[in-house]
Amino acid sequence: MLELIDIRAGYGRTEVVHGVSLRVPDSGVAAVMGHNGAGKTTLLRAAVGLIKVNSGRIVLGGEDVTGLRPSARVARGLAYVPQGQQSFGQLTTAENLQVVADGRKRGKALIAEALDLFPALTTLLDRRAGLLSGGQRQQLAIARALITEPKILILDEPTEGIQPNVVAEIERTVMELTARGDLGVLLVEQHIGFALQSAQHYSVLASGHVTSTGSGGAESAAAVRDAMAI
Ligand SMILES: Nc1ncnc2c1ncn2[C@@H]1O[C@H](COP(=O)(O)OP(=O)(O)OP(=O)(O)O)[C@@H](O)[C@H]1O
Repeated sequence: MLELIDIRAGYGRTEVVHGVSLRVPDSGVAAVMGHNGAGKTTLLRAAVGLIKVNSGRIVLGGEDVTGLRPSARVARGLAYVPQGQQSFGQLTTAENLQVVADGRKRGKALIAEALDLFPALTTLLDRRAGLLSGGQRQQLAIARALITEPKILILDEPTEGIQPNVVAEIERTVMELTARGDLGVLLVEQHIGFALQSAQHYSVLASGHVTSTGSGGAESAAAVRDAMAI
């Protein structure tokens, strides 16, 4: 389980996350929704260790990791796919996967498993990542994260700016991943339908505060829309 406990974080003197707590289970999805600028990405960056928290604690698998560097958190099972589908644009799809698999005992098998989840990538192995579509790059970014064998996968708006048919593919994959029962996902998502369909629990973030929480499922859509004042 990943626990964020009363996290305060921001940039310089500007605090943008004001005491946020949430839990990501060992199996299943916790979704965070909220408007642009609500502080969602800042919260994720604090969880991963890319920015320091002003106060609060981050507990991963029962261990306090608040003071650990990002690499130490990754070694303990945290994987982060930032917004914008980052990969090495000059490297091919295959090389992007290989770079993460290098040095891992199960490297080959992990690449094969990732490609099973995203069969579309198998036809793109020789293509430079910089030439992939947004959706393909997103799939590659998630595949790369999975090769690190995470216990908790953090996805920042995986469907942003992606064609609807690829959104469906990414939704399917997230559901498939969590159905395995050994992965927790922290999903930041503006797409309320997808977030609630895959999540067991949701939080709405507004101006750096959690303003609404509840269980997932389509029946929560009205409450989420109210909390987001859509
Ligand atoms: N590197 C930075 N330096 C200073 N302020 C920042 C930085 N990154 C984000 N902010 C500010 O922090 C606030 C929260 O931004 P954040 O990216 O966490 O929101 P978000 O909910 O993820 O929004 P989006 O959906 O647009 O990514 C915003 O006011 C933003 O301008």
